[in-house]
Amino acid sequence: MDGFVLSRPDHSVLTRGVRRSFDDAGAATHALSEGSATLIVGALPFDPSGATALYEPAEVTVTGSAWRSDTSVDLPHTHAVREIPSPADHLRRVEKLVTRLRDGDLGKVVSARTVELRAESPISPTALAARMATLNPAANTFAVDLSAAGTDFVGHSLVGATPEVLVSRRGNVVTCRPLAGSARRTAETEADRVAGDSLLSSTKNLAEHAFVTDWIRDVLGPLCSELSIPSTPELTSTHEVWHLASPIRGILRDPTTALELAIALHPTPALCGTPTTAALNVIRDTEEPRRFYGGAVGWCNNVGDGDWVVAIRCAEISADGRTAWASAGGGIVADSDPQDELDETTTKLRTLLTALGVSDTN
Ligand SMILES: C=C(O[C@@H]1C=C(C(=O)O)C=C[C@H]1O)C(=O)O
Repeated sequence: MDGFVLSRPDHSVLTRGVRRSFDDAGAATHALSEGSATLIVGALPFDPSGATALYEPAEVTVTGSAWRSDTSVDLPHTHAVREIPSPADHLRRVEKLVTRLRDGDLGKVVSARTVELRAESPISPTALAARMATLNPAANTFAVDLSAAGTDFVGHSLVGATPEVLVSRRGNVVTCRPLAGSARRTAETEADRVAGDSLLSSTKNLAEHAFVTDWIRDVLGPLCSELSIPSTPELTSTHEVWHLASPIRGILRDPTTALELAIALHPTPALCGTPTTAALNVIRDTEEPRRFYGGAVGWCNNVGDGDWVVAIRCAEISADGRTAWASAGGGIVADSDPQDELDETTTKLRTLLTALGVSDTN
């Protein structure tokens, strides 16, 4: 795809064309600080050792409202062809993780799985993003070309509608809104409310969430003169799931840019685990590479302001547009129930599958 879309409920950043691309976040940060680029957009991979897909765009449009696509392209008939790993294997993997977590050397590890989809004709990343923006108006919808990350990614794109904001910076104000702790929503209003209320009082989910706020405190604390992190999270929801969310706000001591903040915060325990390096190693050893799923998508300008959202509820689309890989995961702790965790990934996958008209795979 040509261009980049990040549509948030109250503004959007759209770009076309590429002046320069960066497979390394340090080079992009340098281009901003030396003044040779005025804006960087793109994606950071899940694994911080991987190549980035960052760009200095040729043309930029910023709007004061969510993006509304002016083209209407139909999405092709699409169906699931493969699950990586199979649901049974994911279940076994989570069971093993729970045993390991009970041994106590790790606090939390996020475990994810992928559904491979085949389309009858090419999926247009922009059309899919437009559909996702319409279906999920409260989410942050994105579409980003991954070509800059190297030969494995040429022509691939990442499209999704995420409820999670990694970090935003406006002047010296930094905000984050991590999510961790989830419960499936139901169609029946009273049962749905009960599901939300019990999430809010679930010791297991509150512990899962606290790993994330503790990490953000550790990273942002030294960079901020003031930092406000609520002592208990609030409830938020997508169509499919309830989540625990923490609105965090800080005042930066020094002019750290939004891109630098994103690099420092990523990967949070919402997508990786605790302790970070040990959890990352478990994910490297047990999963297929996540590529850009679980990474971050966003923009940063030469003043240092920007937004980076967490790349979840998304799919990578192949260069020919006929294959898509949708991924979803969930935080595993010592008292996680493996079947509930598998069901949670199935529920989270629905954000992407519904947009492509694919029904549940299990
Ligand atoms: C990993 C995903 O979601 C993350 C994990 C969550 C959890 O474990 O409860 C909640 C929101 C996200 O931070 C995903 O959607 O794929």
